[in-house]
Amino acid sequence: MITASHNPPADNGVKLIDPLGEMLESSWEAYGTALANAESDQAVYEYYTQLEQKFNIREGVVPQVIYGSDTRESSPALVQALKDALDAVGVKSQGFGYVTTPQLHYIVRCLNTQGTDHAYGEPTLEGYYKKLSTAFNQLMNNRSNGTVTVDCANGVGGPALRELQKHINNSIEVVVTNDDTETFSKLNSHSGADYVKTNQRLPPSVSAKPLARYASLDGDADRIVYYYVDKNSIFHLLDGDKIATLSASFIGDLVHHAGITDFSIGVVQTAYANGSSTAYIEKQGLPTVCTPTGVKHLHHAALAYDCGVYFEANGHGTVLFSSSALQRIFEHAPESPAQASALTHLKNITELINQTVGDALSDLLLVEVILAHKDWTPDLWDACYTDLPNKLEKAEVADRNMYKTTDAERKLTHPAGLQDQIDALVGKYEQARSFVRPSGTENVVRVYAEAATKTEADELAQKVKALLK
Ligand SMILES: CC(=O)N[C@H]1[C@@H](OP(=O)(O)O)O[C@H](CO)[C@@H](O)[C@@H]1O
Ligand SMILES: [Mg+2]
Repeated sequence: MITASHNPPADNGVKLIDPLGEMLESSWEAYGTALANAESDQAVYEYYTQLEQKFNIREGVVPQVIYGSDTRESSPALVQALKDALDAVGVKSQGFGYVTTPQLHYIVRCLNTQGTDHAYGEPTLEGYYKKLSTAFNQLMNNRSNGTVTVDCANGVGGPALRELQKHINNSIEVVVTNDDTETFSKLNSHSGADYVKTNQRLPPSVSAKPLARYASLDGDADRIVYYYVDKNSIFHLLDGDKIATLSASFIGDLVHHAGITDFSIGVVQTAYANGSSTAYIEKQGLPTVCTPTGVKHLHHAALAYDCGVYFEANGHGTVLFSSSALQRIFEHAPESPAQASALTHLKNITELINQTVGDALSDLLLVEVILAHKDWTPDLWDACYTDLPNKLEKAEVADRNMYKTTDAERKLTHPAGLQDQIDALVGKYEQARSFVRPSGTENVVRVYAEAATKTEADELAQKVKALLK
């Protein structure tokens, strides 16, 4: 997948997808890095040949690669370069044009499960829209829930959402905004999930009506956040943590009402999850796990449950059902009409959710279904718990590799002594938490702080940041 997600229009990059449609197995990242950094065509050839030998790649086996891209100006040229490379090494390939990242994950899984007893779906974009919309339409049967306005960050999510719209029934009205993919400079600019989450405010192009629902996708539509303004025009963010808690409690209720017992549901978060969300989940009697930042860690931890719900606070996430859980759900015999109805909903939920990777479009439909079933306006959803005020900062440092963490990145082991200084600062505030970790994607160190009031959270973040100097 040729994309640079939520990053500026001039950037580009690649996301590699594993055969089962999941993220690339981490051990392979090093090979990709080495190939990308090879200094000459000859060096690429030599390293490639070494890898062929290392993995004992048999001659005569024709591998297959599928690819697509987001809407960046540089994407067509990169796609052509990729196509040339695939042709050069004799790989069978197929391009899917402009796609969201999760659509390509979906198609990969479909291709590699075709004809098995866990076939995921039809390996086409049409198959993707059909799978999601069929489940959605059944879940929304006889329900309606007004309007949701979706800011598409002027990325590939816009055309994809317009296509999805054609397949879903009229139970909700989806207003598509920021979907100009022709003006390249508009991508992710003053719009999108990252803008809304980072700035904790509306995109300037949106004038929000009180208590109406709004959502923002990122540039490759694998992230979503919701938000609304209350009666006093105050902005409220409904982030990945809120989506995780909403989904976990809804699925938990369906499992219970369907009469399925001994079914484990767990919620996987990172250190950036708001402390109130973790407390809320634990109060519901559900286990929570904290993993290092990055979806691959969350995805892996979520596999430990019958149903693993994982979201990063910034809106990356999905829900996984283990294959034995799916089997139990689909073989379960309901004992009453009420159980039968909950079971049908649960089956449709497993189809609605893109289980390969976090998918903004699938997550959008999931949230819409849950709010419609609960008959909740966004303020009622928001009222489940109140976020602790927080601040995320980044600091430029000479060498971010000096910063080493432990305890799912919540504590520093190096530079020596720094964690004690952070702890001493945190101790001066109420309900406070703060941690420092090196970014895995940018050449910076991130500082997160949470406290009882916004002023204190901001002040704590500044003081911790000052320690880094
Ligand atoms: C605090 C934060 O939002 N970090 C992001 C960011 O990772 P860093 O390692 O923090 O740069 O990019 C990742 C990839 O998009 C995303 O998974 C993660 O949540
Ligand atoms: Mg993205």
